[in-house]
Amino acid sequence: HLRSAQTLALYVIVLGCYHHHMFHFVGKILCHLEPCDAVDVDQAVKAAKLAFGHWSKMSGMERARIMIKAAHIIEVREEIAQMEVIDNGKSITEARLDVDSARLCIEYYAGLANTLAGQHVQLPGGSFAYTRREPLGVCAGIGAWNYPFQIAAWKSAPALACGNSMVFKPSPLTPVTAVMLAEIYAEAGAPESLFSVVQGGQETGSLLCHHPDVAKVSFTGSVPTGRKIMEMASKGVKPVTLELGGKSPLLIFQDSDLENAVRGALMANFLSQGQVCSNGTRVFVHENILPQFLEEVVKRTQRIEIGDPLLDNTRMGALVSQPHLDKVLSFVDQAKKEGATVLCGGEPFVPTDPKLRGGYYMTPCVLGECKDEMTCVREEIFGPVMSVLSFETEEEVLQRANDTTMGLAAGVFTRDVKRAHRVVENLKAGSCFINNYNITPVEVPFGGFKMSGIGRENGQVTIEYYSQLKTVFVEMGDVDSLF
Ligand SMILES: NC(=O)C1=CN([C@@H]2O[C@H](COP(=O)(O)OP(=O)(O)OC[C@H]3O[C@@H](n4cnc5c(N)ncnc54)[C@H](O)[C@@H]3O)[C@@H](O)[C@H]2O)C=CC1
Ligand SMILES: C[N+](C)(C)CCCC(=O)O
Repeated sequence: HLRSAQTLALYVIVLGCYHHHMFHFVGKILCHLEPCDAVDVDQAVKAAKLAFGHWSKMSGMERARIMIKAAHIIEVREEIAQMEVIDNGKSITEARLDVDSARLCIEYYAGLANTLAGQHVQLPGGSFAYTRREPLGVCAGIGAWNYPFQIAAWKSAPALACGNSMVFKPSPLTPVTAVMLAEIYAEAGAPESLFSVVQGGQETGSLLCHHPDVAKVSFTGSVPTGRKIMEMASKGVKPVTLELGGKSPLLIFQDSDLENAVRGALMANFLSQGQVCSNGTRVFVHENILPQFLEEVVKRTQRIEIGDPLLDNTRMGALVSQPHLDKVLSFVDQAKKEGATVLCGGEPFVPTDPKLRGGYYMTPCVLGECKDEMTCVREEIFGPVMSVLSFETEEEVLQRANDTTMGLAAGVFTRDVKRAHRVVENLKAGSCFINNYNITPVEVPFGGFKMSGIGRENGQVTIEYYSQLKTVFVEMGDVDSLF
């Protein structure tokens, strides 16, 4: 891990007061980081402003060329996935998929950078108007710890494609791989500080949001922090993109292909140790197929390989921190107290390998006999805990599925094509899946309804969230003055 040590040495200014950054899956300190203060943040934003000057004057074709180069570098750099595992605790198999999604996202927006254009509108008397799609300036990105590299790419790719620069603050729990992305953009030929990283927690984050030269804030994380980000941005009337939490429903009808429904439920709950915003944690199963569903889903959950996340066979690594593990386990205890049945898992897990003993592992959990008012059904647990509920009718399950303040994602399993589309039309969620769950191809928009967020990431529409329109009126005749 020499390379990452060098990376950190380059980007971290050590001033004396350390933040211990943990090596999550073995519970040891990985490195020491210094939170950036007002002077550091100002320096980063000023440098990004300078980079914006050059970058925004380049053509889309020129920007695309550099982005494609960055995508190619990502493709061959296995150490990004390894570092993500060490930093976050997720399995190497998943980390590779995350890095690949980052690569695809940069490739996709490189393609769109070539296509950015305005409109020409003919007006009376030979006059006309045209629109220009212009970048916003320096954008701030603030990331969560569950998809550190992927989030940095999902935010920077559309921002850079539009001609913006970005100062990115990763979560202090997973600060490393965003720095690798900064190195990669630089290596690909981006102007200096086009994408740079500031380290720190909420103080550093709020310095970024308040900085007068920051034109926009794109945030991924929890609802309470999202609300604060919006408040801070409102002081400068800055636009925000918010990708917040969820308590998403997954509806499994009697006529579904049970094998695929079970696979979908596992994908909806156990990726990244269950620490996924879009997870379908409220699994509503039609009462007639509930016993078969539970038998199969429990069998598969018990078979999930937990352990050293750097091994290819491992499917579940460590949670992000001891306090977070404790919080997830306390949700399981609370569920038991409220009358849910633990059908499997929900216990701390001690791997046999002695070197992993200090890591934050638990067995994935399926909760049966859940009721709508239970804490496990109402609150975002952000861990490997699936709550299973039973339902009778389509109308009833839709009403219960929508009875939440969140609306990030939702899924439906059924073989009835009319039912699938009717149900999706009535689900109040921004990202819906029919007969699958938790796939996020970068070509399609992703984001939430209600308190799950504002704006979208990925897809063509995101160009609109990282650019602004300028309208230019051109008079070809004389000024028809009223005075
Ligand atoms: N929806 C999602 O994707 C995520 C949801 N969560 C939920 O949030 C819980 C807490 O996790 P955290 O990492 O503490 O999430 P958080 O929402 O507090 O932090 C996310 C990012 O915002 C930054 N931040 C925090 N307070 C800030 C402020 N006042 N101004 C500017 N930036 C600020 C953090 O340093 C981090 O980079 C989790 O247990 C989970 O339930 C966490 C991460 C991702
Ligand atoms: C890739 N996926 C769908 C598992 C998660 C992406 C959203 C997130 O950042 O949690």
